[in-house]
Parts: sequence; structure tokens; C-alpha cells
Amino acid sequence: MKSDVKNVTIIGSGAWGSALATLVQTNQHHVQIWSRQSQLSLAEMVSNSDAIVSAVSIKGVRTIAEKLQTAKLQPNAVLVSATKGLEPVTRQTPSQIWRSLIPDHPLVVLSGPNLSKEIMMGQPAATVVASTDASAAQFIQNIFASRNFRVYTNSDPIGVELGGTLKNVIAIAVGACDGLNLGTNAKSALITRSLIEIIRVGVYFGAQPETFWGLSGLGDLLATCNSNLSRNYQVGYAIAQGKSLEEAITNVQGTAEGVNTANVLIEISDREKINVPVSRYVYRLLQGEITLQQAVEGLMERDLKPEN
Ligand SMILES: NC(=O)C1=CN([C@@H]2O[C@H](COP(=O)(O)OP(=O)(O)OC[C@H]3O[C@@H](n4cnc5c(N)ncnc54)[C@H](O)[C@@H]3O)[C@@H](O)[C@H]2O)C=CC1
Ligand SMILES: O=C(CO)COP(=O)(O)O
Repeated sequence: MKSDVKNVTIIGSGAWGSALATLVQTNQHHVQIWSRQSQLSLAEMVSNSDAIVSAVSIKGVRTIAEKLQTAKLQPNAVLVSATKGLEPVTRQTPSQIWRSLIPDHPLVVLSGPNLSKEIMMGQPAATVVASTDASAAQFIQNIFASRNFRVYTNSDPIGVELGGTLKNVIAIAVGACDGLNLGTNAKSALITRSLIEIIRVGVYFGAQPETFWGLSGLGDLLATCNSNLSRNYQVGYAIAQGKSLEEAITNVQGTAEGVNTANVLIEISDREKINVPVSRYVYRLLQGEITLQQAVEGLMERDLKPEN
């Protein structure tokens, strides 16, 4: 047993929470998972935790953060947000919710190209832990890093978080592109042009553009758009096979955050006049406003323009 064993609580027993717990356990830290089915209350479970990792879907983040607001935490407990989504109504990112409700504890965002099934199989992967508090990021880096999981620190949490969140919308588009067999050229164009629009949104939120060229941006975009393990990709693919959105969501195991993220993103981009053509066509497709064929034609027939 290592001498520096940490107590880690993972909140959420879904695919990602379970994979993160396995990673912590690999490093022989003491890990416990809290879910709504747990016997202990969340406050009881976190009372002795050095790190508290939230891996719930976006719809649960505020409820969980509110529960922790009234819990007695260790004074140095570090909060980790591993959710990739945007909250409807407030349009906040998970880290913005955590920061506003629990401002007194260091907050780290964990995000990267991390398909949970591959991680559960022990395949090599890398991720990013980002915080404005460098020592908190290093603390979390050491808890998760292992032979099969390489962890980088980063000082741009909002950029790291948005890379992981916004690519889910693009993965729906690319899943549909593959489902229609539109070819590798089309897919490459879609991914590359989407990265530009992700950066536009990121800059609006105050992120550093260069963050999106890293693991949590381009890295996660490539992972999610190239794997049928991705639930968001699966949704797009199923729609291209003629399934309704409801059928597509029902057939996916777990949460495809991109569906909700598309709605929130379009509200933000309408209000702030941010040009997000690929995400907008995904939104219109999911709303049933257009067919997939119309989305492809619409994207191809836009006004000609310089690349940059
Ligand atoms: N599965 C993956 O490969 C990865 C997922 N993520 C992100 O992690 C988040 C969770 O994803 P998954 O675990 O895959 O989804 P999932 O659907 O397997 O699990 C979601 C979990 O959140 C819990 N939850 C939802 N609302 C809750 C509430 N109010 N209180 C307590 N628990 C609540 C559910 O009970 C469930 O255990 C998503 O934002 C996803 O984008 C991030 C990286 C990888
Ligand atoms: O975020 C992920 C991989 O990094 C998981 O993607 P999905 O939510 O589309 O499965």
C-alpha cells in the first residue's frame, strides 16, 4: 500500500463515474462511489474526502452541488468536475455552477479523449486536469496518473471544459455523416471546420484559443467523431439510418449530452451572434426543422468565403 493514500469520492455511478473510480483504485487510493441508491448520504460520504469528483450528467450537477454546499467538507478538499454539458436556462458550464455554489474550494476540470469503455479495458489514454489553482491540478494529476492513463495539467479550465462539451454536438453531425456514407473527405472537412466554431464559442466564454488544439479540444473531437463507442456519434448515425431522435436516444446506453448541448449552444450563439453553422444544422435537424439531406445541402451551399 502507498504511504500517501488519498480518500476520493466519485459522484455518479454511470459509465464515466465507474471508469474514473477504476483509475483511482488502480493507484491504490481509497475510492467510494456515491449514487442516489447509496445507503450513506452524500454529506456522510464526502466528510473525509481529499478529492470529490462529480461524474454525473449535466442535469444532475446543480442538485449535487447544492447538496455539497451544506455538507461539511475537509478544508482542503479539491472538487473535480468531469461532466461535459451545458445547463439549460442558466446556460452555465458545470464548472461555472460549481464555482458559483462552492467558491471556497479549489476546482479542477477533468476532460479529454476518454471513451469510458476503452479505459475500463485498460487501454492507454491521456487526459487533462485544468485549474486556475496549479497545486490543485497537480494534486488531481497524481491521483489519476498511471501506466495506462497519462494526465496533463492545464491552467485554462473553461477552455478544457468547453472542448469536451461542444464536441458532443459535432459528434452527432459526424455520426450522421458516416451513417450516410459521405466519405472521408466530407468527414475531415466537417471535423476541421467544426473546430473553428468551437474556438469561436470558447473565446466568447473567455477560453484560450490554443487550448482547443490540445487533448481536450482536438483530441476529444477526434476520439468522439471516430468511434462508434461515442453515444453522441451513435445518435447521429442512427438518425442517418432513418431512426427518429427519440428512437436514437432510447437505443443509446447512457447519456448523449450533445442533444441538450445543441439547444443551449444555439440559444447562446443567437444571443451573442456567434457563427456556428455546423452546430446550427445539428440543432435544426434534432428539432425536426430539416431533413438530414437538407442539412448536408445547406452546409455545402452557404456563401463562399475565405478559410480564415
Ligand atoms: N462515458 C464516457 O465515455 C464519458 C462521459 N463523460 C461525461 O460524463 C457525464 C456522465 O456520463 P456517463 O457516466 O457516461 O453517463 P451515464 O448516463 O452512464 O451516467 C450518468 C450518471 O449521472 C447520474 N445522475 C444524473 N442526475 C443525477 C442526480 N440528480 N443526482 C445524482 N446522480 C445523477 C445518473 O444516475 C448516472 O449514474 C456526462 O456529462 C458525459 O458527457 C465524460 C467523459 C467520458
Ligand atoms: O466524452 C466522451 C469521450 O471523451 C464520451 O463521448 P460520448 O458521451 O459521446 O459517449
